[in-house]
Amino acid sequence: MTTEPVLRMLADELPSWLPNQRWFGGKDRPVTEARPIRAVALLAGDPALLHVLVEVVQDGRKSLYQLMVGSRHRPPEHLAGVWVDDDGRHWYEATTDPDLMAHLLDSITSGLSVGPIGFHHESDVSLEPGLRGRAVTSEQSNTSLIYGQQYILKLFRRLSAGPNPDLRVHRALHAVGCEHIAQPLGWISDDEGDRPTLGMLQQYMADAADGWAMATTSVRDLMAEADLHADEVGGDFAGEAHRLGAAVATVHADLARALDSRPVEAGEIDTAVDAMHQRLDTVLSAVPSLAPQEKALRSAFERARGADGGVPVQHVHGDLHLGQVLRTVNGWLLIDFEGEPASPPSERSAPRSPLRDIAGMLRSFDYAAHQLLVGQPEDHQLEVRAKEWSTRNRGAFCDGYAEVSPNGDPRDHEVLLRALELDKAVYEVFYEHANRPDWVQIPLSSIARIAS
Ligand SMILES: Nc1ncnc2c1ncn2[C@@H]1O[C@H](COP(=O)(O)OP(=O)(O)O)[C@@H](O)[C@H]1O
Ligand SMILES: O=P(O)(O)O[C@H]1O[C@H](CO)[C@@H](O[C@H]2O[C@H](CO)[C@@H](O)[C@H](O)[C@H]2O)[C@H](O)[C@H]1O
Repeated sequence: MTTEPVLRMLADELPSWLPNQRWFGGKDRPVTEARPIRAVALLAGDPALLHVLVEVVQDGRKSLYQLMVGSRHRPPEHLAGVWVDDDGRHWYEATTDPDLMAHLLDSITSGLSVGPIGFHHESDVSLEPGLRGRAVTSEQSNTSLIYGQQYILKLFRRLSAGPNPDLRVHRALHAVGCEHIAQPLGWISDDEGDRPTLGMLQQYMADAADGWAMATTSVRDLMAEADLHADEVGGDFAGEAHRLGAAVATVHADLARALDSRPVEAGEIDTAVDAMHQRLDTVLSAVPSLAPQEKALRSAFERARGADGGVPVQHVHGDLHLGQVLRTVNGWLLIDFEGEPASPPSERSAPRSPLRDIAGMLRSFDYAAHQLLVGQPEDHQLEVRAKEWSTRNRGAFCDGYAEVSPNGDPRDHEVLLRALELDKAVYEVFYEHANRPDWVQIPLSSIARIAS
C-alpha cells in the first residue's frame, strides 16, 4: 500500500488537529510543524491500519508522537468524515475503532513483526486472541485500550528514546513478586531510530475503582452534608487512605529490592534544591500568576538545603497521585510508573527520594478535596470541610505508610517533605496550564495556602 498521499494529507491536517487531543502534551505552545515522518501499514486493504510517527516542532524543539490511523471506504457513521482523501476514502484516529484495535492484540498474541515494529508477549504468558479493543475514556496522557475483561494495552503517545520506564519497572517489580501491580503481559517495540517502546499490555483489573474516583466521591458526600465532619459521613475515605499508605510503602520496598537503593550522597540535596529553583524559573516565565508566591516558594526550597537528607534514595514511582492507584477486591495497586510526562527520561530513572512519591500523594488528597470548589462562588463552610477532608486523609495515608516502611514516618522529614510538596505543586501549575487551564487555580491556591 502506498502511504505517501496519506502522509501528505495528514501533514496538512495535523497542526490544527493535534493540539485538540487530550493526550497532546504541548498545549501551552503553538505547533510550528507537525510532520508525519513514517507510516507502517499494519493492515493493508479495507479496512487499513497505519502506524504513523509524527515529528512535532514547538519553539524550535522537536518531539515524537505516535498515531494509529484507520481507514475504510465506507466507515460506520461515528468514524466518517474526519479526513477524506481525493479517492473518497475516510481516514480517522484508529483507537476509536475496536475492530482495528483487535489487530494489535492479535499481533501481540502471535508475536508478529511488521517492518520495524515488533509485537511481543512475556514467554510464560499465553493470550486470548480475537478480542475487540475499546478506548478508555478517562483523562489520559496516553491512550489505553481494554480487551474484554482481560487485558489493557497502553499506547504511549509522546515517545521517548529506549525502553519505556513504565514497562521496565513493571517487569522488574513482577520479577520480585510485587503484589501491588497489574501483571505485565507484553509490549510493542519500534526497532528503528531511538528504539522507543510503543505500547504495553497488562492484566486488566475489571473490578477496580480508581483512587481519584473513590476519593472525590467521598468529598462529594462530605460537601452534601456540609454540617457534618469528615469522620461522620458515610463515604469516609480514611480507612482506604491508611491501606493505600501501607501499599505504597510495600511498593517502595519492592522497588528498592528490584532496582536500586543507596544512602543520600553529599551534595545531593543541594542538587535537588537547585532543580526546584530551576523548575520554578521555567514555570514562572510560563505562568506569571505564580509570581506573588515566588518569595515564599524560594525560601521553603532553601530551608530544605539545610534539612536532614531524609531517607535512602531509590527508584520511585515519580508521578504518584490518586489517579495512579486502583482499588481491587484484594487491595490497592499502583499503575503508570512512567514518571512525570514532561521530565527528561534520564531524570525519571535516576534514584530519588521516596518522599517525592509521598509528596505527590499528599498533593493529590489536597486536589481531591478542592476540585469540586473550582469555578464555584466562595463558600467558607465548604472550604473548611475541604481542608478537614484533606488533613484527615493525608494523616491516615502517612500513618499507613509509617506502619510498613523501614524508613519510618515521612512526617519526620517535615522540611524536605514540604519543599517536595511545593515543588510538585509548581509542576502541577505548569501541567494544568498546558493541559487543563481551568484547573490551574487548584495548585495555585494550594501553594498560597502551604507557602504562607
Ligand atoms: N491494569 C489496569 N486495570 C484496570 N484499569 C486500568 C489498568 N491500568 C490503567 N487503568 C485505567 O486506565 C487509566 C489510564 O491509565 P494510566 O496508566 O494512568 O495512563 P496514562 O499514562 O495515560 O495516564 C487509569 O486511570 C485507570 O483507570
Ligand atoms: O496520570 P499522568 O501520568 O498522565 O499524570 C499527569 O496527569 C495528571 C492528571 O490526569 C496530573 O495529576 C494532577 O491531577 C490529578 C487529578 O486529575 C491529581 O490527583 C494530582 O494530584 C495532580 O498532580 C499529573 O500531575 C500529571 O503528571
